[in-house]
Amino acid sequence: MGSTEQQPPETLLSVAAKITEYAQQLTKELEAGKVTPVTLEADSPIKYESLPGNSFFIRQQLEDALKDMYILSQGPSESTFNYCHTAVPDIATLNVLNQFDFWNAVPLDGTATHEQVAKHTNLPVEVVQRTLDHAVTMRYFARPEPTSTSVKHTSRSAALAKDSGLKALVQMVLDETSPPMMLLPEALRQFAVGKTETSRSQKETAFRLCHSGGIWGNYDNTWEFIENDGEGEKRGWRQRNFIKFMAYIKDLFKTESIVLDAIDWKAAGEATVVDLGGSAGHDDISLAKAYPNLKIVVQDLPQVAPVFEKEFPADLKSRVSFRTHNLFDPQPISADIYILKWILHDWPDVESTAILKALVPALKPGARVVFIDYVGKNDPNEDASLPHSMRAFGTATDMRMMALFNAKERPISAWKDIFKQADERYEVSSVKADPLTFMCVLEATWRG
Ligand SMILES: C[S@@+](CC[C@H](N)C(=O)[O-])C[C@H]1O[C@@H](n2cnc3c(N)ncnc32)[C@H](O)[C@@H]1O
Repeated sequence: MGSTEQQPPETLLSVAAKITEYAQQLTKELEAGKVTPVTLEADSPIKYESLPGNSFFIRQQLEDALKDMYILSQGPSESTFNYCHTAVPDIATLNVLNQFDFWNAVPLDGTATHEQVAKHTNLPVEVVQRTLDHAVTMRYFARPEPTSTSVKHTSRSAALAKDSGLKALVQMVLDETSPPMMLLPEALRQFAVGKTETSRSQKETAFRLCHSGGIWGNYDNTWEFIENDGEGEKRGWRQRNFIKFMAYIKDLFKTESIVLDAIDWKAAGEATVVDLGGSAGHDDISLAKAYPNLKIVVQDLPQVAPVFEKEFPADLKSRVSFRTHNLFDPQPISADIYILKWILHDWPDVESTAILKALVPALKPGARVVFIDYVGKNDPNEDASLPHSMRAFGTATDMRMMALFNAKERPISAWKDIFKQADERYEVSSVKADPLTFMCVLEATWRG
């Protein structure tokens, strides 16, 4: 139970005091952990190498206070006006900088003129200048002097020049998922108004409205789009980017240990493992290295195959192979363990259960499904005690799932139900969840 004591309303000075307090606490934690500080300059580290002790939580509290300060300093109306005015131009500008690789048009330790950036990006000088004019307001690049017609890097733009994974993330989130999200109100007008139930149909998503012909092509869902967009050699370029994005996310959320600790892999012995929708096998590198007895087959869509063949470590290929397989087709490999990591949260219940049902023909008694996914929504009591900025990780993903797939982020209990709905012979033998990482690991054993 929270305190019933009435808190006085926040003011500019009360929030400023919180900001100072959190900034001091964060500095102390980072210093104690000997973490190199970041700056706004190009030679800054591109991120905090670690967030020791309580620093992650303090950082999120600081973010909440900064957002309150934005509202209090501008007022309720103008903070909304200013947000609406800049939010979409900010997104469009970052997307342009990223798509046309402004990042590598400017040397990390020098400057580049508008003409030099235009040459690198293959865009007209006027477009370059106008894009950079807005970019510097977001602290992507800076002018050496206020009237310069050249730019230098800031820490933010330099991070994108140095880290191709971050670049892949911007591509995926802004270029692939944002356009459908802008059509969410239209999708709700067409498919939700006046209904008591939310549509779960793939034919009634904002994504479908955005991709039902015209320049965005005709695709049922994001996977079809990223797999097939592009002509000739360019085809699959979005999937190739997505593979980089997923590998980056793995490092960002440090999920390697989640996979390695998911079950007792050593006790599994000489097991055959299938990593369903495993992308180009980034999770399987550490798994195969740590457990030399495992034989792993990575399954994913066709455009992923050449990336696996080119990039997967050659010395592990005798034990880790790739096989093109559609999640909805009957599973051809009778394995001991199936990994399903970050797959089902992209799909509504009908498709999620269909994916689990498609495994059934291959399942032998005792076979296990190791399910690792995102718990976008915790128990409401648990969620209420978290900073808004932490809850927003889950709620933002949830809104994205609504727009793209008519899917939704689920609490742990719903994941158990999905297995039950798919087939009563799946016995959920263990569930581990961590509300701070938003990840859950569930093990289901086939009792067929
Ligand atoms: C969110 S990613 C997860 C990748 C990986 N399991 C991980 O945790 O990093 C979802 C993956 O499912 C794959 N996928 C989507 N639809 C599929 C389908 N119908 N059949 C096979 N794979 C599919 C995508 O290509 C993508 O690699």
